[in-house]
Amino acid sequence: MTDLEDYRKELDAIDQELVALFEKRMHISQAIGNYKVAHDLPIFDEGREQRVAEQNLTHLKSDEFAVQTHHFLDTIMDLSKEVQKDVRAASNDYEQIFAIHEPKQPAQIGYFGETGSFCEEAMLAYFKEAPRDPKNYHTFESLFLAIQNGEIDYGVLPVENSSTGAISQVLDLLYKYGLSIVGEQYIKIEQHLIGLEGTSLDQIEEVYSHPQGFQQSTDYFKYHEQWRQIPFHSTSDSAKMVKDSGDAHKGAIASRRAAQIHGLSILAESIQNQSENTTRFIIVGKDLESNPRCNKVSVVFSLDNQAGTLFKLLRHFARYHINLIKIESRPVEGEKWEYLLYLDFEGNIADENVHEALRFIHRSSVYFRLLGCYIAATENK
Ligand SMILES: O=C(O)C(=O)C[C@]1(C(=O)O)C=C[C@@H](O)C=C1
Repeated sequence: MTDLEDYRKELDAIDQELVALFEKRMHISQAIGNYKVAHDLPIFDEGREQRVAEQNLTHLKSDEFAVQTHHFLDTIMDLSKEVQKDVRAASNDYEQIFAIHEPKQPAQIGYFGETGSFCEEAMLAYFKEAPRDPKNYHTFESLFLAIQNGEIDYGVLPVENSSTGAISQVLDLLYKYGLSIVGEQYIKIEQHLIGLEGTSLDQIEEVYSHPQGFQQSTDYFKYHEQWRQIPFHSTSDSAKMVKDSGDAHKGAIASRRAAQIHGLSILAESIQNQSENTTRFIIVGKDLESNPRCNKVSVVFSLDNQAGTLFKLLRHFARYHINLIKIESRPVEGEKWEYLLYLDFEGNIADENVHEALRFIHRSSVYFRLLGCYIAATENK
């Protein structure tokens, strides 16, 4: 027998013991996983992992393989966490995530803002037939509450603007109320400074608008810093308020349509920073709706607060050839430095690769929810 064969025999015997011990360790780790799910504890315990490494390094006869031993223990604990994630995933009813509902017809629609709002425009553009007696709401949250209570079936809200980015309150409310995205619509946004008929710019002392109206028009306001900027419910509510006040010192940032509807004049035209200023609106409903024509998926999830977790997860989008459209992060309420990740990507939940990727995200996340699978809007729709 050669020396090599002797060595290999020795290794075989050691591996046999290692595998038996590894299997035993994984069973215990699985039991810990069940305990953690039952007691709502996080899988990753940094302090415990440090102690495991420290105490085991003291068992070494010399420092020669200290680095490798550390790596070995880390790898074992990574595998142990994988098993615990499977335990956690199995505890959630995975199939429930994909429960699809039929669209509601005829539906009661609601939108954010006063009549003349951009949301009303988005609603009229999205629904093929103009909805009958739509209801309007003056805060994002009151619209979410109305959907939750069944007062309306669908609500139209802004979620992202091309110059100011995500409208984070809407993302937070999607998580808070557990509602679903059933569709989306782009609307080109032109903001105007409007006031009472016959008013001139030098009479203006204060301007009302939704915070988005101000944020999208910061360049214009650089030259009018003496004007008080007063945040109000929506751009269209601001227009109505200016009209109702009858006060020539008040102006509003709103659309041309809002000016016409509320009988106001345009004092300064197209004051938004970006000429191509566009907002993406979402149609929110109570349940998940999807059909084979849907080609965009939105999810929200949170990860264990551990180095490399996000990378390990996003890597799978490349592996499954899924085109990521957008990623947005928001702090978790009440949890310091913990984040929820909102992800949009191309595909349909019935596609094999999307299904696999979602299964993986679900398994790797502490919290996971499929927000919607819907038809991606085109900007010139
Ligand atoms: O002790 C725990 O809490 C475990 O879940 C076990 C274990 C391990 O494999 O040793 C796994 C994950 C934790 O991050 C810490 C340690």
